[in-house]
Amino acid sequence: MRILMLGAGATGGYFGGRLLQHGRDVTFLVRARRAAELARNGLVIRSPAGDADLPPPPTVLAADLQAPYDLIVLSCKAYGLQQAMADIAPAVGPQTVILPLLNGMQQLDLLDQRFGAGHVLGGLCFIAATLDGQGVVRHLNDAHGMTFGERDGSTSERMRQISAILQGAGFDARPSQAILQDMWDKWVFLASLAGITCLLRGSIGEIVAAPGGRAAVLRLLEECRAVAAHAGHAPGESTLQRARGMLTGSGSTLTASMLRDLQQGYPIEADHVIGDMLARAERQHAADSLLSVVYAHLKVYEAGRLRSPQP
Ligand SMILES: NC(=O)C1=CN([C@@H]2O[C@H](COP(=O)(O)OP(=O)(O)OC[C@H]3O[C@@H](n4cnc5c(N)ncnc54)[C@H](OP(=O)(O)O)[C@@H]3O)[C@@H](O)[C@H]2O)C=CC1
Ligand SMILES: CC(C)(CO)C(=O)C(=O)O
Repeated sequence: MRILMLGAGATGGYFGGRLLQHGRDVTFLVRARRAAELARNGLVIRSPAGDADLPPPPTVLAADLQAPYDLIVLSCKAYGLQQAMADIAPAVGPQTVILPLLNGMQQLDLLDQRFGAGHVLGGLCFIAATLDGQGVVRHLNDAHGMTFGERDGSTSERMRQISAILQGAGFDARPSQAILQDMWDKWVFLASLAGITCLLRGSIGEIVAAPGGRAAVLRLLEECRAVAAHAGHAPGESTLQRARGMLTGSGSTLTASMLRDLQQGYPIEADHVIGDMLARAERQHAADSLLSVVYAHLKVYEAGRLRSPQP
């Protein structure tokens, strides 16, 4: 199965690297700067699950894409999705399956509009990773899960084939028959985590140790839960319990990738992860929401970025 990994950043570099390490046929669709870096240094992963120093991996630039691939995994940020869709278009043939790993939900609508729903699986990943200034993929915790599935819950022949390729490649690959619910569950958790850690600029442990911190994160979780419930995807009680536990763990060093991006002055997925959740809450007439404060905070950050030099 020919796999095209769009992006060789934190998640794409990690999962694509593990797939390559386990003999899968992976090509990275990258831009010129990252292509040169990979050609020079190879693909380097530093991880508690085992370091990898891979030789220069196969890469392709968008302008050189010709033949279709069987599976295209999208690991760009949401603000890069329009460009990514334009770039992968020559690689999408009649049988091509697209697996987005982005946080949030809107990517599914955009991909459906562009390529047709029949091409698009649901997907998500659980990992804490970052790409450092030297182009090294740094895996920061011990989670490295990827969940994927047909959105109608079926176990299609293509799902069987994709599962066989993704499993046994050095990370936890989990086929799901409830991928939309899984994506909503993750979005509810992530929007709460990213929202509170960016707003209060600390880890979960630091936030719950501060006066009002615990109540604030639980309030945000409740706002996100209500949005999911209204969309017909209320998290189950055990999922909520787990989320509450992770979001209120005393001493927890947990943060979101959005906070890491914000602290480095990078662009963030404010509209996709928080703005979209808030828009849905407002359509339900939710008033005085903490989500609106989080969103305003992130938009102030984005406006400030535009005024000062970009990293
Ligand atoms: N990092 C994490 O811990 C986690 C991230 N996520 C989610 O996964 C998604 C990806 O995040 P992450 O991996 O951190 O992002 P990164 O910014 O680390 O990586 C994205 C990569 O995609 C590349 N890219 C984007 N568009 C294109 C394009 N058109 N052509 C070629 N390359 C492209 C970028 O390259 P360039 O440098 O050239 O722009 C960049 O290297 C996000 O939605 C994020 O929320 C989910 C779970 C955890
Ligand atoms: C939920 C979490 C923390 C881990 O995958 C994440 O998605 C992120 O940091 O963006």
